[in-house]
Amino acid sequence: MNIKFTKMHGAGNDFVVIDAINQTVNLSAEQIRHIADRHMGVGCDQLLLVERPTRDDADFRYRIFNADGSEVEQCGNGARCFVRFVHDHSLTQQHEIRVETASGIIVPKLENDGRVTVNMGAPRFEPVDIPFVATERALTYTLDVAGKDLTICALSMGNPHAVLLVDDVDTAPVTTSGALIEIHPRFPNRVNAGFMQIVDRSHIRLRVFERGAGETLACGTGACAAVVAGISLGLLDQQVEVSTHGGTLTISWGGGNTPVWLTGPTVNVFEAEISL
Ligand SMILES: N[C@H](CCC[C@H](N)C(=O)O)C(=O)O
Repeated sequence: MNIKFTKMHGAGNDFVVIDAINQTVNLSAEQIRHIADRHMGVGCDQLLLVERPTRDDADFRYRIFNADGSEVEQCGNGARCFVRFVHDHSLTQQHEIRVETASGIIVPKLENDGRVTVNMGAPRFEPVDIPFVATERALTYTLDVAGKDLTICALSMGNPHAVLLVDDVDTAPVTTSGALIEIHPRFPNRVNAGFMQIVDRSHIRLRVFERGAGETLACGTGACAAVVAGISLGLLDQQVEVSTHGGTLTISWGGGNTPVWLTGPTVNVFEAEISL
């Protein structure tokens, strides 16, 4: 089976994007892991499938698979690359697109300056929605990680996030504690672990150990979750610049049940075919 794909990235979070409308694509988890492998395959953090919608209120459906082959509910940087992809491949002329994802409809918009802004929907805090094991909803939780009590915020952007405050992301235990938090038993579906350094009320630095992919250069939903956590803790204003190792994302949230807005860059790296 030969599959055409486009390699893209959004602030260094990289994707293999596949048009599954104009080509028949049936990939096993093992084949996805092979494609994502940075030595034996193409290499990516996530693989995105662009499909026809299954609901009348959507223009497209996009499915998201982590490098470990797991299918997930949401991907913020992927949503931006998705919009660039469907425009570049003439799959639509619309600038505002309703996209069906496993966690509901998101509405990305291609701006005139080429950047993409995505309405990522409202954050969810109820433990059952994250999902997270807790007796009740709280602003922060104590998580026992390898015998140390860590304070986290827990929320869902459609996918689960744990957010920790650190003094300096450069020295934060992202790869050690992040890996343990990802598989912590209180997160039955695993979790993305974000390490946030507050620079000032409109600027944070962020590193994310992503569920199913390890540390990435940027995480769109992770940036949304970190800013929502920071605003909820009274530490951030409504619009925040998020500095990641891969670039800068802009997040805004009005609080409560209002949507989180994500804006950032997208880059086409190359087009190719892979034989499976
Ligand atoms: N690793 C995430 C999916 C990709 C999210 C990230 N790449 C983004 O830009 O939001 C998860 O398992 O929920």
